[in-house]
Parts: sequence; C-alpha cells; structure tokens
Amino acid sequence: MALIAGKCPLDDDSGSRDPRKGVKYLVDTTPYMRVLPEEYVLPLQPKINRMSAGSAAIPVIDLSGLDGPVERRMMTAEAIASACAEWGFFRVINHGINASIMEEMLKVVDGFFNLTLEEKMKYASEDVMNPVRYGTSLNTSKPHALHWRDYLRHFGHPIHTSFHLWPQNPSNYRDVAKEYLEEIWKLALKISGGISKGLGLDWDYIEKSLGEGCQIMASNYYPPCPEPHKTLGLAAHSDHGGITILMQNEVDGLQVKHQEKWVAVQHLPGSLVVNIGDYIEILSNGKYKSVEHRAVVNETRTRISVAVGHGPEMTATVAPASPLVDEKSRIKYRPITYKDYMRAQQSSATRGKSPLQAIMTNNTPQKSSSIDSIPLS
Ligand SMILES: O=C(O)CCC(=O)C(=O)O
Ligand SMILES: [Fe+2]
Repeated sequence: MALIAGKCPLDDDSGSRDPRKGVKYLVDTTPYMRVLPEEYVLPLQPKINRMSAGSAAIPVIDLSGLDGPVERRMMTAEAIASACAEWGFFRVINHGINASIMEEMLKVVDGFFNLTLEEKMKYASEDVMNPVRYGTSLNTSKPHALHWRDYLRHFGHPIHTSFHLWPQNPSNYRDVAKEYLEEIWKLALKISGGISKGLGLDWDYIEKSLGEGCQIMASNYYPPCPEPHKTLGLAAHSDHGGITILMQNEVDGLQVKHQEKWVAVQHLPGSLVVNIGDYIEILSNGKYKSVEHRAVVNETRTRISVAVGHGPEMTATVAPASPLVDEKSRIKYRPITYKDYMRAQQSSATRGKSPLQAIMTNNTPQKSSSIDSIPLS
C-alpha cells in the first residue's frame, strides 16, 4: 500500500473499526471493549484447552553440548534428533545469545508497534514477497475471519538487500535488530549441524544446502482481547523454512500440535523455542515432520513474539537430501524452488499444511487443522 505525501491511506471515514488499522489500534481507540467484534469471531471456535501437563514434556536441550568434546556433541545431536522426530519443537538453553540483546530486541519491537498508525503504515504492503511488511491478521488479503495480531516481517539475511528498508523508528531499531538477527543466524547454523548429524548426514550438510541462505523475521503483537476463546492470534500453520527460532515476552500463548492435541508451550525465562519447518521435512524426505502450531490470545496482557525463520537462498531447489533417498525410501516430495514454495505457502488461505501436501509425490492428505493457515515467517 503506497503512502501518499505524508497522509496515512487509512485516514478516511472508515473509523477505528477498519480492520486494516490493526488490532492494537482497535484496542487503543475502543475503551472498555467487552465484546469481540464479529469479524474476528472464527467460524469454527478454536478449542484452546491445553493438554494438562503437556508443556513439561516439550524437550529442553542444553546447546552448550554442541561446543563440547565429540561424545557430548553426538549426545546433543541425538537429543535434537529425538526432539525433531517426536515433537518437531524443542526449547534451548545455554544457546549463547546474550540476555541483554534479547531484551533490547523485545523493547525495539514493542517500540515499533507503539508508533503511530501513520508511521507503521509506511511499511504496509499487500505483496507477500515484499522485503519489509507491516500488517495485521493473516499474511494474505484473501477473505477469512480476522485474527488478533499485528505483525512486522522483514528479511534478516542476506542483510544488504533489505537493511535500508527496515523501520527507522525506534531510532535504535536497525542496530538492535541487526545484532540480534546476526546472532540468531549463527545459532541457526549451529542447530542445523545437530539436525544434520541426527539425520545421519555430515555436520555441515544442511548448512551447505542453504547456499547463501535466507532469514526472515516475523514479530507478532497480540494485544489483550475481549472474548479470547472466540478467536486466535495466529491460526494453525507450519513454517516454510528449515529452522525457526522464537523469542517471546513473559506472556504465554504458543501451542503446538502433538498427537492430535494442542499443547501449550510454557515460557522458560532466557530460553528460545526452536521448531523445524517444511524445508527440513522435505530435506529429511519426511523423516521429520514440520509441526503445526498456533497462538492463542488472552484478556489481560499483551503478548509479543519474535519468530525468525531460516531457509535456503531463494533460487535453491528444495528437495530431499540424496543420501536419504534409496530404493526403500523413495523420493516423497517433488523438487520446487524455495521462492515458489514460499510464495505458495505465504499466499495460502487453505489449511495447515496444504502447500506441503501439494508437492508430496503420493499426495496423501494429512490430517490438518480446521482453520485457515497463516505461515510465518
Ligand atoms: O507467536 C507465536 O508464538 C507464534 C509465531 C509463529 O508461529 C509465526 O510467526 O510463524
Ligand atoms: Fe510459525
């Protein structure tokens, strides 16, 4: 959406109920909102009940093991392998990311969402491939019930293609986000080593497969919501990249689909949440599955999450790793360029993992969530 001579394109008579203004704006301009506006009520009410004691089971992995002697490295790779096979999700501690840069990053993201609507709309775009995008609800403009989130999404790596387009406010946004995303990129490569080894590949197999690689950040802002049980912050989806690394403030809301139940991920202070996305499912020839996840909202507190996805360079062909394909395990996914896959996935207004199903060679529909998908990141 282009901005005309300093005028906010939404400065018209459509009022604060114009959903394009976002949920933060709606909340800020509607004091004492008790009822969820009907356009946010999902047709199929999400069952947000959490599986009791579920989150305790989501593995916590001490990543310092990847810097240790060879036996410890192997044990850590095995722990990553079983977390990927069983959950597709794990939490990491001793990950090497400085607590102060994590805190700063959350602060500048919060600062961005607290800018005026006019300032934020400078970054709005309908094009899902735009290098920087501010928006609300789902990633696509296709008609579906609205979701209770605003987002800022931009490329992190390679940095030179988009750094000059990143938000200029808060004034330290660019410096802080650059430092955070560079650290997270290194961490993603380190974790990719553990995943490669766990798959029986060389430590650097995934890193090499990424080529120059691609990193995309999606910062999500979920303000307090009246009647949170009638809507979602983010509908069930899998991520298109290989490895997503998620940081959040202290407010919980992430849920992971595990054995057909939704399991709440409890925030462990200082930890990061890692999940594998479609790229690793394809590369592993289906040995690992990218797991659906979603975000629920709550009545009293703002939740902020910063999800950073890592995948191959845009022109790379995404296909199963050749050492994992033999006569017994024939190729399960048709090759596709990452750019085409990402475009299809980002534009999807269909269910949970349907873009991935479209490239499966047997095309057996997988069980999927009943609500529209919106991908990361
Ligand atoms: O906010 C969250 O916890 C989930 C975010 C997410 O899954 C995404 O941005 O893809
Ligand atoms: Fe996600």
